[in-house]
Amino acid sequence: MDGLTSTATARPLAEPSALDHVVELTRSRDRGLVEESLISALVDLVDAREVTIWRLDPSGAADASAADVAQRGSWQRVTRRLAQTGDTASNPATAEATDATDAPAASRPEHLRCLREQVRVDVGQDLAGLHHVLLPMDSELEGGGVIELVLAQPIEPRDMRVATSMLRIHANFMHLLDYSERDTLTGLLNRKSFDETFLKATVLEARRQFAADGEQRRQGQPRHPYLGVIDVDHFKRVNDVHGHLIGDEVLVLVARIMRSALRSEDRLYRFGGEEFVVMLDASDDEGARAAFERLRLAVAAYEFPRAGHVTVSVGYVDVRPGDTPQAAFSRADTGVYHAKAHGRDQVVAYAALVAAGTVTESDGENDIVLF
Ligand SMILES: Nc1nc2c(ncn2[C@@H]2O[C@H](COP(=O)(O)OP(=O)(O)OP(=O)(O)O)[C@@H](O)[C@H]2O)c(=O)[nH]1
Repeated sequence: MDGLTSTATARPLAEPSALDHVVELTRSRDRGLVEESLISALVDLVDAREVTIWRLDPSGAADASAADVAQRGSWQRVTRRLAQTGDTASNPATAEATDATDAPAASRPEHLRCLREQVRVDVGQDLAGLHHVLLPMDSELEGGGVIELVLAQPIEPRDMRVATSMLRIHANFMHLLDYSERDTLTGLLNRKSFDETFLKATVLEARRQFAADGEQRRQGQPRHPYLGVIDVDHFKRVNDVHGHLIGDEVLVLVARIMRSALRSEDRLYRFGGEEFVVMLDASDDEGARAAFERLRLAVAAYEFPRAGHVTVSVGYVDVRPGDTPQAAFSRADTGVYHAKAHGRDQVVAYAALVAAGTVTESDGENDIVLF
């Protein structure tokens, strides 16, 4: 027994195995952490000098064709890790220190081919003699993209099999996450995943405010989280006149239009029925209003195939440190209530209602006093 114990403790610490990396990859539900685990696995298992995840930002168009994306879209470098330093930069602002974080889509034709055709592309050697290999990430996922491996030697067939297996495990895990976190009709994030994001936003905001007297103020305008509630106007009428199937089609299209009117880092949720929620960062109230107005106008301008024109009412609010999802939602919803009572198809800031004395705040609860 003693012998066994001493053998176990004397064993030298082994390099993490492929199985260890699989365990690590599937440990967290945070997509950023999952991605960092995938990159660590690739750096270790295929001995890559550098691993980068690239994503194609279609640049706004909801129904952009492949040609449009190639013309107007851009490659965004989301996460990158250098093997020598062990440095992971999942924040573009951090990565920017080393070199450009985005590039026009057409400037990287090999990356486009890898993503579109879902095939491995050997780019060849760069000026430093390093080999670049591109592997596709599942294009069905919101996070579909391209992984770029930089290696000192051409990749061995065995390492290639390991890398593609890790990517398949990553894709399967992301599909499982999607299944539990997404609304089945629109494909948007669902209410369940909202609380987690909201909590993160409030913690970050508290830290930001804490640091506001120092470094942050010198670095320019800090951004704050805002929450918007969006409700489709007279949606019951759409169902009554055209039937539920057309009603569903309107919801899917509204989701798509709003998604394309928002920036890629903004989070859009369907809370059920014809109600949607957006979490976004803006430098001030006016910046947030501009984003929500853009979204409202995009829906109002769209000609729906059967239902014609559809509008939305929006209420929004700044998220405060210590806020609960319910409290912030309820304040923004007061804005929606006001918009519905005043003609619909408009954006209402909760702060403006308070400033005008239309609503009062007492102990975090909203009392509507006047309409
Ligand atoms: N087609 C479809 N209809 C839904 C879905 N979920 C909820 N609804 C319907 O959405 C309608 C919402 O109606 P109301 O809450 O009265 O609101 P509204 O008609 O949009 O009126 P306002 O909000 O005052 O502008 C109801 O008829 C619901 O049955 C869904 O997933 N698909």
